[in-house]
Amino acid sequence: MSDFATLQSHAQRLDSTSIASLLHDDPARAQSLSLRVGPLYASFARQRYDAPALDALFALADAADFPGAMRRLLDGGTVNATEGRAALHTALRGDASDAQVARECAALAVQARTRMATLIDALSASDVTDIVSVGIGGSDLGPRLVVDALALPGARFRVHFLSNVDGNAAQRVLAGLDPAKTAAILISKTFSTQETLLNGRIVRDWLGDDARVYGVSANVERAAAFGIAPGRILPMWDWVGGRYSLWSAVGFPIALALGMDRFEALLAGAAELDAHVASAAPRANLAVWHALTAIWNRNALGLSTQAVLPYDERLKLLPNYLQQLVMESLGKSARLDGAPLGVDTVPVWWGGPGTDTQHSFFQALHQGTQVVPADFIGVVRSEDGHADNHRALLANLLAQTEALANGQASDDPHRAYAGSRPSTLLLLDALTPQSLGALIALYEHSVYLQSVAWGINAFDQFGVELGKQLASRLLPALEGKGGAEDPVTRALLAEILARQG
Ligand SMILES: O=P(O)(O)OC[C@H]1O[C@](O)(CO)[C@@H](O)[C@@H]1O
Repeated sequence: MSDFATLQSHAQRLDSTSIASLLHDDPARAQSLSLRVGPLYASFARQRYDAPALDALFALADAADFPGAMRRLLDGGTVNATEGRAALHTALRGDASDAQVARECAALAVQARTRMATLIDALSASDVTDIVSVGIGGSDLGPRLVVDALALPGARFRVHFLSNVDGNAAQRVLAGLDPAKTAAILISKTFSTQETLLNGRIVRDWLGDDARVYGVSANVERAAAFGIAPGRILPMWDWVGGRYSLWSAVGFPIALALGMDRFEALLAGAAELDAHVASAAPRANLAVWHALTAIWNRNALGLSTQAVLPYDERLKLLPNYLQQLVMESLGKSARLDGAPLGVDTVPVWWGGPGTDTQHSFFQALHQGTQVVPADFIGVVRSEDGHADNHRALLANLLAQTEALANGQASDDPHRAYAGSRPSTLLLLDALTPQSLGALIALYEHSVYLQSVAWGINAFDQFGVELGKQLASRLLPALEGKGGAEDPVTRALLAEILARQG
C-alpha cells in the first residue's frame, strides 16, 4: 500500500471519530500535540488525527527523507530541478549551511545589504518623504505584508505599493504624493514583467527625475536600459525564487519603512527558524508537523480548501501573501520526473483577519457542508494600548477554534453545530520583526516539505506563463490591429471595441 493509501485507511478508521472524542480519550493531546520554537507556539491538538495516524504521517516523512531534503535545500542542491537551480533563500538570512555555494550566496547577500544601507542613508539625508514600490507577485506581496505589519507611525519614510496594471491603481497611489519628495523603486527579478514596466514608466514620468528611481533586479542590463543608473540598482539572483525573495534586496521597501536594524531582525527571526528546521528531529520539528498536517487534511481527509485566519489587524495581508507562496509553489500536477501525480496537491488557500471574518464567512465554516481546515494565528501581547480590545480579540480566537472543534448538539438542525472542523493554532508572543520572520520562514519550509512529500517542484511556476503570452499577443488586437484566433475571444474583442467607440 502506498504511503498515501495508508493515510486514507487511517482516515477511514477515524471516519466517525470526532475531534472532541480524540481530546476526551487523550486529554494530554493539548500538550503532546503542541510545540514551541523561539517566539512561536503551535497547537495541533485540534487536528483530526490520532497516534496511529501520526505514526503513518511520520513514516511518510521518513520515506520521503525530509531531513535529507532539507539539507539539499540549505546546501544549495538543485531543488528547482525543472529550471536547474538552487533555491537559496535561506542563505539570504543566515548561515544554516556550511556548503561552499551557500556561503558564497550569503556573502553576496551581505554585500547587497551593505549597498542597501548606503542608499537608505543617502535617501534619509534627502528631502524624500515617500517611496513608491513598483512590483508584482513575489516582487510585491512580501514587502507589502511586512511593511503593513511592522511599519511604525512617524517612520522616516512612508512606503506605498503599486502592483496592478490597472491605471486606477497608479492614480490612487500617486494621488496626494508630491513628486519632488517621492522616490520610486522598481522591483522585478526579470525586469520584463508587463505590469511593473508599465507602472514604472507612469511613476518615472510623474517623478520627472530619473535620479530618484531605484531598481532591484537580477537583470541589471534591462534595468539600466530602462534608465536606472547602475549605482541605484540592487541585485537579485536566479537562486532566489520571487515568492521567497523578501529577504533579499526585494526587501528594500521593508528596510526603508522599518529601518535597517529591524530588517536585519526580520532576517534573524527567519534564520532562527531555519536553524530549528535544519536540526530538530522530525517529531520535534515545527515545519514537519505543519507540512504533515497539510498532507493529512488534503490527502487523507480530502479537504480541498484551507483557510488562514490571522487574529491581528497587522497581519491582514498574510492570506494574500500565503496564497502566492503556497499556491504558486504547490499548484502542480506533474511529479519531478514528469509522471502524473496520482494524488491531490495544494488546496485553495483563502482567508482574512479575525474578528472581521467572523461576521462574513464564518457561518460556512461552522455549518457549511464543506469542512475547511484553518490556521488560526494569534498574538499574545499587544502594544496597541487597548487592553480590553486585545482581550476580546484573544477571547474570540480561542472561542472560534473551540466551537469549530467541539461543535454543539441541538434538536433543531438549524441550530446544531457538527464540530470536528480541524484547526491549527499558531501563537506569536508578540508581533515583532523576529517573530514575523520566523512565521514566514515556517510557512516557506512547510511548503517545501509538502512538495518533497508529493515529489513536485516548489520553485517553478510555468502555470502562469500561458496567460501572459496570450495577453501580449492580444494587446495589438485591442488597438484594432489584427484579431484573435479563438472564436470566443474574437467575439469579446468585437464587443469591447464596439463599446469603446
Ligand atoms: O519579479 P518579476 O520578474 O517582475 O516577476 C513577478 C512575479 O511574476 C511571477 O513570475 C508570476 O506571476 C511571479 O512568480 C513573480 O514573483
